[in-house]
Amino acid sequence: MNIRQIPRISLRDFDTRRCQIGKELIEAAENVGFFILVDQQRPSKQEIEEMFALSTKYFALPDQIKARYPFIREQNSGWEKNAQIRPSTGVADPKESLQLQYFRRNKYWPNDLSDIPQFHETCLNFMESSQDLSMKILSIFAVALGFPQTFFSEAHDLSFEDCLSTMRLLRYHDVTGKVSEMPQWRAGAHTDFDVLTLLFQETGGDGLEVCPGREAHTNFAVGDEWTAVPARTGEITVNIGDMLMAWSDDRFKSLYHRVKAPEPNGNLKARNSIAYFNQPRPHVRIEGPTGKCRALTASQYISNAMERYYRPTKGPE
Ligand SMILES: O=C(O)CCC(=O)C(=O)O
Ligand SMILES: [Fe+2]
Repeated sequence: MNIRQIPRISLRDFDTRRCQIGKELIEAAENVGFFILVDQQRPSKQEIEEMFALSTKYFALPDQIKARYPFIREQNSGWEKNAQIRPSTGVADPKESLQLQYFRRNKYWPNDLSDIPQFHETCLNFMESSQDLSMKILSIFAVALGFPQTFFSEAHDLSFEDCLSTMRLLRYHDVTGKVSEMPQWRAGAHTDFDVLTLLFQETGGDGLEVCPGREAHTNFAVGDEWTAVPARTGEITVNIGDMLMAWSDDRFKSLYHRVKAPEPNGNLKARNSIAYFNQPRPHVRIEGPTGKCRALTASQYISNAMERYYRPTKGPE
């Protein structure tokens, strides 16, 4: 078992401690690719708890209601159940998820849920808080890469009608009495194809594992040793995505990660998580300072990734 630790970074007094926090973030991005943030102002623990409570209510709705906004691959938006087949496993993750893009908030969000009238406002506020935190982190990474401090916040400006940043609510099924029939992974191993992911987990929902040691922007994990990332409500697990790995010419690492199914004597109840995927505006060129990785626009990058991640392909021998 790889003993590489996932760094924990406190964001307390961000403005006055910016320099120290920046060092810790850059070291974590370069050497690990995953880190856990604590003591952030936004989204607060209370906001996170409220968002999880709302997500639980949403997934408790009958499937026919959720199916009014089905997942559309070309838009990377909507609700799916048992439909995301990971290339690494070739089987669908036993879960359901809802993807919400900020700019489609009045076009393709379930805003008509009479049992949860606060749905729209709570999701919107949560996305704005997640955006605020993401831009703080990305402003530090921009300077480290030799770009202006506002480089990534301009590329991910939510006020434009085409910014592709997406929130994903996830619910992995309750497996009580069914562990032996279920796949080994709640989410098969994958890297995220975005720039930066904020992942919110809930205490009791362990299972997330990462595979440190990925040294180049390639298709499959180099090593096969996995480190558990504990689930704690209020903390934020952050990972570098493939686009930032390319944008940094492989300096910042986008790691393979997966969610393990519970052991028969573990917590068999449903597991909730929430991801905020930072994805730039479509025309933005992903091109690193040294030109090591082939330049692509965000829209080309995402459509290639959607092809790869939403149909099974053959993994490494
Ligand atoms: O549910 C989790 O903890 C991880 C989800 C994830 O990695 C993803 O949706 O990309
Ligand atoms: Fe992921």
